[in-house]
Amino acid sequence: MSTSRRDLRIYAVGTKKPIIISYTDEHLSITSGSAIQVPLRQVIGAQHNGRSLEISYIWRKKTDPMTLIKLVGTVDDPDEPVLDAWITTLLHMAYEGVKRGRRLKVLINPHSGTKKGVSIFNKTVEPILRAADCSLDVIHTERAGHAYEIAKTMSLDYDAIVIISGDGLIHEVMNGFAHHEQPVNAFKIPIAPVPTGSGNGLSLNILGMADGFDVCAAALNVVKGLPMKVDVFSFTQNGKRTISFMSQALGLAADLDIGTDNLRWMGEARFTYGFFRGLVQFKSCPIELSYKAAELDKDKMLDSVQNRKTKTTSDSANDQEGTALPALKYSTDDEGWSVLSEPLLYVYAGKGPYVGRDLMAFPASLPDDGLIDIAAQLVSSRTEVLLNFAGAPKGEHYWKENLKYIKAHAYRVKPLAPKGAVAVDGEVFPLEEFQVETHQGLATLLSPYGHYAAEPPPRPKTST
Ligand SMILES: Nc1ncnc2c1ncn2[C@@H]1O[C@H](COP(=O)(O)OP(=O)(O)OP(=O)(O)O)[C@@H](O)[C@H]1O
Repeated sequence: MSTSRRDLRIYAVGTKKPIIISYTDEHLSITSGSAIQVPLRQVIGAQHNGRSLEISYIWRKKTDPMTLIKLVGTVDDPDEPVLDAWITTLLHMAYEGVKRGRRLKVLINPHSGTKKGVSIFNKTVEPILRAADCSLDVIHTERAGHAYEIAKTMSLDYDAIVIISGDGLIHEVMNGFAHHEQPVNAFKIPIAPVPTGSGNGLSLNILGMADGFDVCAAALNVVKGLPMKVDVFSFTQNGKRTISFMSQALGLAADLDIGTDNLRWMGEARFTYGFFRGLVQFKSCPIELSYKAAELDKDKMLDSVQNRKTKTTSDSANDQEGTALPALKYSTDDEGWSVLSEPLLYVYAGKGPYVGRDLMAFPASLPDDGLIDIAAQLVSSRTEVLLNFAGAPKGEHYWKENLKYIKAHAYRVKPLAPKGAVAVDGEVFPLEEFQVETHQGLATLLSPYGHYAAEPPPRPKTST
């Protein structure tokens, strides 16, 4: 397509060489000697003051992290109506299908990860949100539980809630929404994580391995991401219902989280420490696991993941009706439960492929299939478990015979020994009888893709 009517010539301060700027339906082109093409999705702002033009965009040089660029220059032969129209059309195209200037609630946890959340927000995230004309209502969380209280009582007229923290704060926000006076409407507010925690599983699931720890990519998602419905779980223990959005871990898998809380300064390494500590102890996981099966065939499950990637929304993800939190469906002793009888080393159940960079725990997970993925490691040797974890960052252990992988509507755990713990989204609960069931499409995330970004592991040529 012709771009001539859209060409502008500007001069950066102190230079005589012109920069030619133009755009097509897909790119903003900037030419000054060499040329770069910025995808319009990465263009977030443009303004002029009659003579000077400023364009803000997110740019990545080769494999570097993304960064905010502000291109500023004096326009050659300025004509105000032409400049107005040029900017209006550029922004219209750059924000196609997305509201410009989102109204955002921003929660910053100064305590998460390596405690850099506040400076990352000030230096990197806020300039991007401001350049995109977002209006911000920023709160620094003051204690554990603060985000829960905020989410429980917040007004619902925000376009998104931005979480500058790790997965723990997202767990709090989801539980706050569950106790909001309008829980279903609260869950319609999209959640957008900015990864400043240790594991940052949700950010990895939304943005993928390459961008999951990139705070600029996350800020761009805040500005341009589209709402994606996602299932959440009710974890019910002793009559108390807790919302879980990511995982429930028992046995060796729980060791990753439990007792490593005081090691947040280590960043992600605390999970590796937790894993090796668990491997040294090598305790079995004495539980009875029963489940309402939906799918047991690993090949079929990964076919569904590939099919889902061709769509930006699910056929089955229905918008929640009503205002009350969905009732529990499986609270009575109904039929159709299967029991896993083999001895187990760990059980990890959840939603979203990654729980951290070291572990793609649920390669077959879909955001909105209304099911929970259960990975149950049968008791085997230390060496086999160690080998399984060697391929875990890419989810290769999925294909191991000694890993049972079940898609279920619900599951139950009965402990067979008095001691132990279960980690729910990383928070510690006692190992007492519990049940988990799914609520299809109850919560909302912002996503660049409309599906999880992870690439599931291909079936190995030789079976293991
Ligand atoms: N001001 C604060 N002081 C102490 N703790 C806080 C404060 N604000 C929030 N918290 C608590 O910090 C905990 C850790 O936060 P979060 O889980 O987001 O980070 P993380 O554990 O480093 O990352 P991840 O969960 O991704 O591994 C949360 O459980 C939250 O309750």
